[in-house]
Amino acid sequence: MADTTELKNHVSQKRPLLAQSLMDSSEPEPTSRVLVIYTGGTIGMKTNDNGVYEPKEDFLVNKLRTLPMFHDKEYAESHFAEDEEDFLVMPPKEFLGVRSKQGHQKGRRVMYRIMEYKPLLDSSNMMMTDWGKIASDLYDHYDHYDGFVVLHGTDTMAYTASALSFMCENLGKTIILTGSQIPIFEVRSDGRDNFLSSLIMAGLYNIPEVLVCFDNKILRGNRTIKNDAGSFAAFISPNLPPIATLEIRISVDWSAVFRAPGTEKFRVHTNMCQNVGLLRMFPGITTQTVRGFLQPPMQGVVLQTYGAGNAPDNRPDLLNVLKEASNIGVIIINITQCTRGCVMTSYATGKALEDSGVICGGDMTPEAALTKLSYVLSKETWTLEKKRKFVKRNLRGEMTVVAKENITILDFELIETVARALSVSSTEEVKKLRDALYPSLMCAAAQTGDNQALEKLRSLGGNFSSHNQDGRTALHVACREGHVSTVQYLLHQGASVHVKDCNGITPLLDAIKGKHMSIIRLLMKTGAILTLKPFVLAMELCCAAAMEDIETLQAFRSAGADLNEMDYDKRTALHVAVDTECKRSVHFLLDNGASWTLQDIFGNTALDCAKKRNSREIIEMIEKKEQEASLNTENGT
Ligand SMILES: NC(=O)C[C@H](N)C(=O)O
Repeated sequence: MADTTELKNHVSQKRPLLAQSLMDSSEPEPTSRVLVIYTGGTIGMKTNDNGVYEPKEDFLVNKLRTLPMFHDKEYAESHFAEDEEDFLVMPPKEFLGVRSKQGHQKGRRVMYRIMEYKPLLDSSNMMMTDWGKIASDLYDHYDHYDGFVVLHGTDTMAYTASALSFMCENLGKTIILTGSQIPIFEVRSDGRDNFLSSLIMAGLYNIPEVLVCFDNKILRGNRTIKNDAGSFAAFISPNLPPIATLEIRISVDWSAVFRAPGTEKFRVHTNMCQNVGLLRMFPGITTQTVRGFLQPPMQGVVLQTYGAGNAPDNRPDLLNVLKEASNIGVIIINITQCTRGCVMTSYATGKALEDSGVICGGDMTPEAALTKLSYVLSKETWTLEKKRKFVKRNLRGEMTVVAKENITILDFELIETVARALSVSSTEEVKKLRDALYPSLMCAAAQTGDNQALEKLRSLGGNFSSHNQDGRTALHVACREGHVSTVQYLLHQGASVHVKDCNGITPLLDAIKGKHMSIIRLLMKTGAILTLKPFVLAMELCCAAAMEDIETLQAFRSAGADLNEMDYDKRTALHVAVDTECKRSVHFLLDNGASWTLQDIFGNTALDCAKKRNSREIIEMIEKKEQEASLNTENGT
């Protein structure tokens, strides 16, 4: 064993060395490793002797090594270890143009290795087995790389991206598919930007999804469609905004990023079911065509219908064929032929399909619907029921989850948790969920007069005009509960005093019911008006008069109510107050302009009623008012 002097020497020699190595600027900077799986496509093609584009072996990687924007030769020579020789390295961060404020892994060099497939394929030649090969390679190299880029032809890129999104289970790293419309080494090419952007995103950002990078946008792969054969903006994502945009700044919509729930490890599912198909409806499609299409071994069909998911409901022949197929276990998904929008069952023609066992595919693209079917159907251990259930479910952010409007929740902190639990995966969905939850949350906050909570909800995008399932807004509730400062706050934020709930109740009526005078005044000042029908108002007044509820009479009065309003029998509150001998009501009504001369349908005035009842005190009160009135007339006041 070493003696103490030896140990001391060892420590004194080692310590400064260790400290030095941590601080030495000549040490390699941290790196991100990206694996580029090069499958083919225009991006790496060359014109052949016949003057047409063709992929060429080893052409891409050798050429890239000569381009400084793709490979920092000097750095590679001085820094790469022996086993890193086949890597390329991007220029230092100062030259990458990454200016986003957050989210990326700062200061990393992006190293990448290109794994070239043999043969390289035009993507039109790809098969489902090629998706399996890509998925397997992703799995095999998953632990050794930070991110992945798949160079791919554009023609079937949306299919591959959709398929990979399902095949990659519990994905935790970025996978980006890209390609180009013009080969990367032509003078004009979209390939350089697309590839460089993909390397940067895959190397520096953790967006654990299968994405497509094209034309300075990062789109969720299973939402994409190749939409333009000739444009650099070849892909669209019609039902979901880009996850990220690469402009002067790189902006990532982090709230839209889909994250696999759970704690399971990454794995891939490679044996996709090939017995699937796309069937596009057209007017006059024959039953034989549909029947033929649905014949075994067909296991799953994506039915592209009209508009919001409609097919003829006057064709029992057709519907029967679909029903028969569904009954024997063929899974049929209904998606729209429209590029944008989703399938709903708001038309009888759409409902008829649903009744035939066809599953609503929401806003899935044809590519996503087809590959989802292929994925789900290949799960051999799943029952048919489970497969149908999973087809309906949002598995990888491929469809928009519409939150049910009547969700209620009491805890403000739960919104994000709920969003996660529902696999909410896009800004659109989060907005929908928020719209469903916020009104209830705002009403709950208003109930307790919690202005801070209201302000928090507002800052998170809450809209004070939104109402809960009973049509009630935060203002209704605050008015009913009598929280003056909350009402003030809400009015200040533009909450409407005119909105009516499902029962036609306005915030003003709520304040009257709650007998909150200062709130009534505040609402009146803001332009609120009493919206009750005259006879309904009269009945309210009569009731209050009969119950000697002076506060309610006062509240109505402050809200501008005419105290002489008549009910069905043309009776006023004063008639009722007299007949019920509620002296305080009579007093209040007389003091506030109630007329003792109005006749009901029986020809009686309030004074007549008092005389009939021989209510002396009341007669006196009325007569006193009569005298005051005649004096005032004489004095001209
Ligand atoms: N732009 C392209 O990549 C088109 C090519 N035909 C392909 O899909 O491989």
